Amino acid sequence: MAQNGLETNGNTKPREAATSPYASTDPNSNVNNFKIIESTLREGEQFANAFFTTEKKVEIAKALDDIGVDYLELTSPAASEQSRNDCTVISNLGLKAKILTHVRCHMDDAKLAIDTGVDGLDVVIGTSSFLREFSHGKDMDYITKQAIEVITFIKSKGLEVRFSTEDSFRSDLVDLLSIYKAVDKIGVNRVGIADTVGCANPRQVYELVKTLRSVVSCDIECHFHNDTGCAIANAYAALEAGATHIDTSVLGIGERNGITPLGGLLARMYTADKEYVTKKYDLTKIREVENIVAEAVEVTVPFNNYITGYCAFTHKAGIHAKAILNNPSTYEILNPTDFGVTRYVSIGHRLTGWNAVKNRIEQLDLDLTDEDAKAVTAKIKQLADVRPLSLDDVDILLRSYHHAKADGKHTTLLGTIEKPEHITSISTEASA
Ligand SMILES: CC(=O)SCCNC(=O)CCNC(=O)[C@H](O)C(C)(C)COP(=O)(O)OP(=O)(O)OC[C@H]1O[C@@H](n2cnc3c(N)ncnc32)[C@H](O)[C@@H]1OP(=O)(O)O
Ligand SMILES: O=C(O)CCC(=O)C(=O)O
Ligand SMILES: [Zn+2]
Repeated sequence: MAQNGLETNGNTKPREAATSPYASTDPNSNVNNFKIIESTLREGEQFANAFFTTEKKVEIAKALDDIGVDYLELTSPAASEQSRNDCTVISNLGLKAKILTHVRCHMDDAKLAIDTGVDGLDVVIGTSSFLREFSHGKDMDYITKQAIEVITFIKSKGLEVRFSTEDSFRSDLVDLLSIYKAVDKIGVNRVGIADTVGCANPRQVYELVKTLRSVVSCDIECHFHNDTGCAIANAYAALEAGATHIDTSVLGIGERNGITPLGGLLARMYTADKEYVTKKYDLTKIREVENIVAEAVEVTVPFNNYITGYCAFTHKAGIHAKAILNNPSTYEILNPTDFGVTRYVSIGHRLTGWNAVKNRIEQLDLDLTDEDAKAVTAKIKQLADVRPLSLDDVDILLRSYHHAKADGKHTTLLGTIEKPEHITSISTEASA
């Protein structure tokens, strides 16, 4: 849908210094020191519509690297010949991001992965009773032995290794802590918690990560599915409790309705520590990678998407518009300029106010008073009760009023406009 509002990025008073009132006070908190494991090329490939050619994977990998994500996680080389080849191709691109691939907790998968040239392996195995019974059928003793064997092997090859329990939030806490302790003891680089079915809430996440933080000394990665809408909040709670790495995907694509979206996480973290986020990540590149991925998986970027949704920075109601035009911080926690996007103030509707209309009068450099602005605003509201007006419609009305005022006919002019269609005819007359 096309925007029909005023672009105001360069037209508002300066913002206040961005000191967040929401800074975390938790001693373990990593909200100002975290890493992103970008999994569009692994979890994202599990999205129903995803089919990435090698060329598309390379394009996505480069676009993510340009943003500055810390890691790229790729589909297991065990999945297919092309998947194996893609791991090699992306590992050889010379990107700044470290390249990981995701493997089952199995020696065959680990051996295959090491030969691709990746920097590290993300090893996973289910620990909930559901997965132990219905997926791989192994008990905790077997899983622990297998994990130790696989991790030791990967470390012996000099690669980074993470060990994660799938379905962590439906796993027994004692089982979880025991296996994490065992792998921490043998020098795993990270342990991972995965909310595989999206059942966890932020309090549960906080508690589990805080407990784990007191048990292991290695880094803690977290992976959150969004089935019940908590994926970003859970990621934030995890960082507050001491997690160090968060998994994301572009637009949140993944198995079912996906995981923590990259853009949404960055918006959340910017709010917590703007300096850390803006120095480390190029936020102006989010839109580009979202467009690449949206096109590749044949979806549109949602209207209410974080940062890049078409109305993410559109202000409409008169009360909002007036304040925004005075100081954008009144109704914006994110500065669109930092994300390379544009703010709009929408004025052609029944919720508009004279302050917003006056701002447009100033932009058009028309010689009209506050009383004139109020009179035209009343007319806009009357017309917009029939249908919304485009910015062009509003401009035509303002210019016509301005011309008519020179002839002393402006009051008559407003009286003659009865229906929105007439605005267009005024346009013809005015420009004739
Ligand atoms: C929650 C997640 O998203 S985890 C990541 C999911 N990613 C993928 O599944 C990657 C794509 N997958 C694939 O290409 C295939 O499933 C493969 C190549 C991994 C395995 O294919 P297949 O050998 O045909 O097995 P299939 O997919 O039917 O079943 C999974 C097998 O892995 C075993 N398994 C499942 N999870 C694990 C695990 N974490 N660690 C070790 N083994 C596991 C199962 O027991 C089953 O073994 P089986 O062959 O003895 O029955
Ligand atoms: O490897 C992990 O930590 C997560 C695997 C996964 O995608 C999930 O459990 O949803
Ligand atoms: Zn997942």
